[in-house]
Amino acid sequence: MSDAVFPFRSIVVSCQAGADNPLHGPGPMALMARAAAAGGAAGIRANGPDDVAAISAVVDLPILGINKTGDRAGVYITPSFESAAAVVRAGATVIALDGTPRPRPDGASLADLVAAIHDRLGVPVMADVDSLAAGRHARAAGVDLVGTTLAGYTGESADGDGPDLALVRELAAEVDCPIVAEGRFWSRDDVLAGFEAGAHTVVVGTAITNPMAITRRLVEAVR
Ligand SMILES: CC(=O)N[C@H](C=O)[C@@H](O)[C@H](O)[C@H](O)COP(=O)(O)O
Repeated sequence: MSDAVFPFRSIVVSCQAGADNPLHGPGPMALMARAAAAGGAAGIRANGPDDVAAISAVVDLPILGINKTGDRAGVYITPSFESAAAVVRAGATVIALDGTPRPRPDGASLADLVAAIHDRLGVPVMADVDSLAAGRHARAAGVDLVGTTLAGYTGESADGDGPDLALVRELAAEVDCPIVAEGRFWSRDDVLAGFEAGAHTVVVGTAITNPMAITRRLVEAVR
């Protein structure tokens, strides 16, 4: 299932804008996705049924759907079967979800959630993880892809300005499925380093689709 999701050494573009962002909403995200597709992206990562529906209507690429809900202190990336089903109904062809061993709000195990998504929705699953231990746990629970999305965003891992290449390297060496490098990839050198570290696919979000954050980063650099 996993090898067919994204081609080897491909770039997926994450098109997401929160409520604080002037680009928030399905219209702007669909335009971002079209621009990414025209630039050669192999897939689009998108959040929530509205954005996923708008993007799947205009872009003919695999859509890595997530559904962020709930408290950012805990599991919030596609925390339940229903949250996954909603984005699949909207057009997602792959689901990404929190693949850490942290408790899900409904108490379901990761293995049961992954099995339900496979059996009832018929799409592959990517685990967003923060550590090698979480990657191993997620793969044992049946996920098809493991990504470094949550590295730097939980108590398990240190925050930083750049990607967690060490985690990409560890996962690529130890976990027997395609590894998706995601989180704080800003430049061509970062992307090349991600593939060098063993990534199958690199997901780039903010550096492509969030001009507010890009501007803020540059403004803060010259303060
Ligand atoms: C931690 C978390 O919730 N990450 C989210 C997951 O979908 C997004 O906010 C990120 O933009 C995405 O992972 C891409 O990463 P970056 O924007 O750094 O290229």
